[in-house]
Amino acid sequence: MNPFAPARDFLDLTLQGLSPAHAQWQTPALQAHWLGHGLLELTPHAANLQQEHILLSTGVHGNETAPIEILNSIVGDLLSGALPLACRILVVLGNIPAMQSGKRFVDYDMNRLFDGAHAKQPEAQEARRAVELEQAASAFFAVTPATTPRRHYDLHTAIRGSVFERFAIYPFIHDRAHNREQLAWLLGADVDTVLLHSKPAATYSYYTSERCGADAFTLELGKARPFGQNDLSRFAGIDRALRELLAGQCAVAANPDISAVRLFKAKYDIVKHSGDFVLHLADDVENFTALPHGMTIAEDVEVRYVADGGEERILFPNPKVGIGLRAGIVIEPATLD
Ligand SMILES: O=C(O)CCC(=O)N[C@@H](CCC(=O)O)C(=O)O
Ligand SMILES: [Zn+2]
Repeated sequence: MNPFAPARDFLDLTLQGLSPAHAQWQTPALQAHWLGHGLLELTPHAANLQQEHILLSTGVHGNETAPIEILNSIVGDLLSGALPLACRILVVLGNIPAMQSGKRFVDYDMNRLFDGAHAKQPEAQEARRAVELEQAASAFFAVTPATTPRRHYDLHTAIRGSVFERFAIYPFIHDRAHNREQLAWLLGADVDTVLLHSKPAATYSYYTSERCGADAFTLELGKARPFGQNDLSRFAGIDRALRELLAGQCAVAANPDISAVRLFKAKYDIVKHSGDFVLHLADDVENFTALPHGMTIAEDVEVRYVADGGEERILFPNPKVGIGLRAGIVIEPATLD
């Protein structure tokens, strides 16, 4: 039984709250398993199976709709047979109530609740969902052989415009080496700017990187807009790269040339400690804007954040976050180890 049809696709049915538990069906190309609300696993029939297990998530923030539309279209094409599948994949639509109400989150920012942080916000509906998404990722990768590459791309769009329109966030990987083939793949997806995180985080990509051994990235693919208001032509690079990857048509050379990647590393987080927090950046200041030496970036009761050295830039400035949360990241240029 294929519960999908052109007018009732994965996203439509999920937004309507229609997720038949444990629905499984076959197409000529693949085995589909609807694991739960917004969770769909697709496995190509053995003859086509290649050595990649890939988690594709989107909608961890409900108002970041362009990648949700793109991933839904890819799923539709995989199920109809228009796009061949060569990898085992898990597709995750993250925060469904937030998608339904067009908001970043309902109770609490879900991308601050992974890797155990959900236990600190037991009342938030996003905490329960973060547990489900952790379990879905862990179960998906639990059957991945140790030598099989594991990838996770968590697809987002940003609140502000950006000097560099598309960028990737590489979670902190402790003593592992950064994966140059992955950076080359990102270049092929028109994602030419990468931020290297410098410490653990409670994000979905940190969780799958650290707990599931995946090459995991948060991808920021443009500016967040409501459903139906996206110019999807601006997302053509990631759409094409994902389709080629899933179809087994992407060949990345060993030791590729990644000199075109613009690299930054996180220097420190600006934290909103109290209701007195003031951000000294206008609403139209874009991500990656340079911070002149000596400028006061933000102030709170007992702390002043002052730019140092002239090479620093600002990422994700947001004075509206909850108290105790990150209200921006100060970043600086980096090179690979
Ligand atoms: O535009 C913004 O201010 C936030 C965009 C966004 O959702 N970014 C992610 C980045 C996650 C990471 O640091 O890996 C987030 O804030 O959760
Ligand atoms: Zn986001």
